Amino acid sequence: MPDPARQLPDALERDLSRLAGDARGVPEAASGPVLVATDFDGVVARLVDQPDASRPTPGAAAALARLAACAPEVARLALVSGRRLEDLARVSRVPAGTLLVGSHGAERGHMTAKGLEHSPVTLDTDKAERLARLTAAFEAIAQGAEGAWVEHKPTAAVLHVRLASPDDAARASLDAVAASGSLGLPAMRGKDVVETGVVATSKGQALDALRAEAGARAVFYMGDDVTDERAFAVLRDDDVSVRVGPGETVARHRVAGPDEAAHVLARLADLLTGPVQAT
Ligand SMILES: O=P(O)(O)OC[C@H]1O[C@H](O[C@H]2O[C@H](CO)[C@@H](O)[C@H](O)[C@H]2O)[C@H](O)[C@@H](O)[C@@H]1O
Repeated sequence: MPDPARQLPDALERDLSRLAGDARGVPEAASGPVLVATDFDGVVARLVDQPDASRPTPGAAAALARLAACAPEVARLALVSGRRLEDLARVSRVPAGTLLVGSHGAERGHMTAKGLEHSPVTLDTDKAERLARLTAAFEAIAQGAEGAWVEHKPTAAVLHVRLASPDDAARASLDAVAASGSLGLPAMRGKDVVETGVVATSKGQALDALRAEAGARAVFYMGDDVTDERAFAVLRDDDVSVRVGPGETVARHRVAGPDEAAHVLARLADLLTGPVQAT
C-alpha cells in the first residue's frame, strides 16, 4: 500500500510506474537499466546560506541509498550538479556506484568504496588565463557588495549574493554578467548566484553522455533551476522529468520542494526494488 503522506500526483505516479515496471520486467531489463539522475542543491538538499553546510534531506539520503543498491541492469544512479565534483562527493555522501557530474558537466567521476574517483580537469593556457581574469573581476565585484563572496571551481567562478542586500545583490549580479561578457564568456544566473565558466558544457550534454555510457533504456531527471532546463530539454518521450519548485519549465511534472522530491525518489525506489518492509 502506498504511504498516503507521500501520495504523488496521478500522472507522475503513472509515469514512474511505467518507467520502473519496464525496468523490473526481465525481458525489458535486458534492454538496459533506467538512469535515475537528479540535481543536488534545492532538490536532494535544501538551499542554505553556506554551500559547505548542505546535506541531503534524510528522506532523500535513504531513497538514494536504496536506488544505488539496485542491480546495475535495473537502475543506475547519478547526481548531476553545478557544484565542483569534490564538493559534491563530500556533501552528498552518496554510496559507491553512484555516477557524479560536477561543474554543470565539465567534471565527471563516480563513487567507489574508497571514495571519489575522477580525473582532474586541466585547462589550456588561454582558458586558465581567462579564468584568472574572470575570478579577479568577480572578487572585485564581491568586495563592493557586503555579504557577497566568490566560489572557485576548476573551470568557473561563481558570485554568491544570497547574503547581500537586495540592492547590492542586483547591482553585483549585473556587474558580474557584464564582466563575463567583456571576457567573451556567457554568464548563467542561478539561485542567488551568477556563474561563468571557461569550458562550454551543459547538464543536457552530460545527461546525454550518461545515458549512452549506462546503456540506459530510459532516463529519470529531477531539478530545480534554470541550468536543469538544459537537462529536461534532452529528455525523450519515454523519459520522466520533474521540476522541483516554481519557475518556467519544459519538465512534464512538478513537485513543490525538497520534501516532495524525496518522496518521488522514495517512490521510484519502491517501484524499482519493492517497498521497504515495516519492522
Ligand atoms: O546544480 P546544483 O546541484 O543545484 O548546484 C547549483 C549550485 O549550487 C550551489 O549554490 C546553490 O546552493 C547553495 C547552498 O544551498 C546556496 O547558498 C546558493 O545560493 C545556491 O545557488 C553551489 O554553491 C553552486 O556552485 C552550484 O552551481
